[in-house]
Amino acid sequence: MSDTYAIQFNGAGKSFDSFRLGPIDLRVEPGVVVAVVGPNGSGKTTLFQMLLNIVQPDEGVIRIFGEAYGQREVEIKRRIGYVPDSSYAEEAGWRIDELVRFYSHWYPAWSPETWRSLSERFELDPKAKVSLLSKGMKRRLAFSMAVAQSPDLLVLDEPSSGLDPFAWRIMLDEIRQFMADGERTVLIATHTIEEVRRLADYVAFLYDGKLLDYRVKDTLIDDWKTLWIEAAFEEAAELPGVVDVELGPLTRLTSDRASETERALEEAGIAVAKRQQVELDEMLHHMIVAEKRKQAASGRTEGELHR
Ligand SMILES: Nc1ncnc2c1ncn2[C@@H]1O[C@H](COP(=O)(O)OP(=O)(O)OP(=O)(O)O)[C@@H](O)[C@H]1O
Repeated sequence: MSDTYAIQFNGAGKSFDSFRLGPIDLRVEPGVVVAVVGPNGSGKTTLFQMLLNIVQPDEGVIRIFGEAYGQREVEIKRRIGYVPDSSYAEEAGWRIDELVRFYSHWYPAWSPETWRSLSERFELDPKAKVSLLSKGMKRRLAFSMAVAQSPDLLVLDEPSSGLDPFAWRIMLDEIRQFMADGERTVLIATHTIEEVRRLADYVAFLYDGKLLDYRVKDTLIDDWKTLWIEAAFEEAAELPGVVDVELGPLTRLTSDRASETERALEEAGIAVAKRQQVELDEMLHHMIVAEKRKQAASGRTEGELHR
């Protein structure tokens, strides 16, 4: 057994009536920020809930810091700071200071200094009633409490949803500070591409319960390129890496293996007039299109087999 990884999903999956997540295979080393991106309903929250053992996988194994849940659930959970996608139970009319007193009791590594600093930065009034806080203030509170736990792993499910731009900047800054000691790990589900760009070391693309890709962000940015060529090159779609072609006065190619595409163009004697980075949301769009095609093709194949 290895505790090299902060997180290991080994073939982990969960089926609901009309949705199946997985099987997911994913290994996350400590000291990195992983952004999990995917459209609504792709399974991000379910993935995180499996990680927290709120939802139990019906296949495969999940290890956190090398350990599987079981007898050690409390010890493992003490090392995880979790900001769920919706606000947690608003404990019977409690004020923030009462909630914090109760909550901090469960976390031996709770840092009063971190809590003080974060609650000040986020302007959380200790006497305010939790149930009366606005959506954004509840997100500020949930985030601050998760970080004040001093966890080794921070799991953030769309933490910026409802945050104003000012609070959003503070959150990004706090995540960077949290990462500063080099050993801590962050998993963040987000629809905000700017967050991925600014924070992530790795990107996990999720669609329809499947992990489509998991890669170092900088590699993705190097691999994916939009290229413009001056020829109306009908066969461009056949070139290695090309996922999309738009013919026009300049032909526009999108490639997920840009260097291979460029090599093939060079061999065909076609010059590249312009290159541009592909945005992460566009990458996801192309991955989804490819996955849908694959699913349609395998549906056809199964249909043919059953005929
Ligand atoms: N307890 C459950 N019972 C049945 N279906 C469920 C349950 N929990 C989640 N699902 C289904 O799993 C699918 C994935 O939901 P999930 O909340 O994980 O997606 P998501 O990627 O987090 O979406 P969003 O971006 O909208 O937050 C949905 O179709 C949802 O209805």
